[in-house]
Amino acid sequence: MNAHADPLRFPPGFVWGAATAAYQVEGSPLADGAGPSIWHRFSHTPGRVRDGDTGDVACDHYRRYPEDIALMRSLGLQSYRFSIAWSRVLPEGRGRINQAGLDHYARVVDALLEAGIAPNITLYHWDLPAALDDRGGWLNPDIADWFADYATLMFRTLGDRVPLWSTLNEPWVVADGGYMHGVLAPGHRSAFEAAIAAHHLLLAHGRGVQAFRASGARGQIGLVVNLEPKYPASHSPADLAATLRAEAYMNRQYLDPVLRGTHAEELAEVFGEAWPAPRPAEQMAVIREPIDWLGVNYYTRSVVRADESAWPQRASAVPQRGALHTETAWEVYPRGLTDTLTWVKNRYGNLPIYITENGSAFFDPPSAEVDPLPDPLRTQTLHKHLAAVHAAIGAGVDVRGYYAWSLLDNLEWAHGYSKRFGLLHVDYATQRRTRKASALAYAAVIAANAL
Ligand SMILES: OC[C@H]1NNC[C@@H](O)[C@@H]1O
Ligand SMILES: [Ca+2]
Repeated sequence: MNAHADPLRFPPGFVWGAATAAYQVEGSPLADGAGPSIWHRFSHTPGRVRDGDTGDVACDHYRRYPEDIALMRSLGLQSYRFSIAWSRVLPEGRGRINQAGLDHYARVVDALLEAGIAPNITLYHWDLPAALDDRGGWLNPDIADWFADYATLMFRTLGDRVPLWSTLNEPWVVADGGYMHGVLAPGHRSAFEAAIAAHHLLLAHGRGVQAFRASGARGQIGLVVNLEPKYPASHSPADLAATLRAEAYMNRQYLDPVLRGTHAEELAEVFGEAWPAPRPAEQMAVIREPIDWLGVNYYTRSVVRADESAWPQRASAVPQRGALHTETAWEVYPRGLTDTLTWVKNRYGNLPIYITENGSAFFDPPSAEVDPLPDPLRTQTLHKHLAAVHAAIGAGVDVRGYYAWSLLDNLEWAHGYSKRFGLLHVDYATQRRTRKASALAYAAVIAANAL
């Protein structure tokens, strides 16, 4: 930032981290007794993932995590958010325990603690055990029990020394991508299934929180949601109504039940006949089990207009030509992060928030010829979003920390390896890691706890 401006200081103890997810970085999907996940199946299904890419190797993080932890330490990272691959520890998702899987994650946690880096574990980041999908997966009401049993196993194994946990990563994406539009595993296209999956995701979340409380595990548990603020394209009644539907569908569908015990009324409009009768009160009570913190993943905003052809919410985004966009075609709009954080505080109260993901994909070459690798657009985008977090804190939002997405370039789901979000460049041909300029810029912010 401008060296002459007063530095933007972050609160003492603000947690600076970076994030990944198992299927996107680990590789070795079936090693040491692990069972296949739905993403192993999906990525090996022709046509589902760009360029035929799979997570078979990815960043080889399953084996290279010691080197990656050393790199985290060199950047001064204070926390590392990563996910457990459920089917490594329970190959069939339930029943038989794979000790080698548990041992792997215990080694990762202990290596992080040894390096002075606080683990922040996501229990579910989309890689459902394939054996559970065979039993209906998120469509089977038993999944709340299966998830609670898996969560209990992890709390018993690591609950004595992991300070931060979350149940689910982005339940909206799981239901919308996996069941509504079918672009993510398990690739279904049904509004009826999406509504069922959404409810079971919420139930599993609540049962996971209850399991955490019952396990006596230390630390704090939360839920991680993606939030994308919706701005009306005009003040016409049609655009305003469409904006409310879009906001209800993406931003309130999970937070309202978890934090208020109610469902956004626009959802009946969005799902139509697929929206089931009101849920049993005892299930809504489970969903509302209090959480200790909220994880917010922020990437972009959307400007919304009514669009009768856009299914299911009958609203579509108006392209913001002239604005900087990332490789994933997301408008760079830092102000939306400030607006989102103040929206959460105003609507749900001032519960502790971690920005559990924020980052940007811009083009980087397949191999890095220099160290650090210049990435000016990612660096400026990082700075702008950190300033946006600072503004939210200044407005009274209780933001406790920030995790850059991502530590490493990795498998961007159906985009394959074509989108690079990493602070660290990965040359997939050699597995060489190279710091990008944004990594050094981030390290400087961490060292100063200021922008
Ligand atoms: O699209 C970037 C990220 N968004 N949140 C979930 C992560 O798994 C994605 O890679
Ligand atoms: Ca493929």
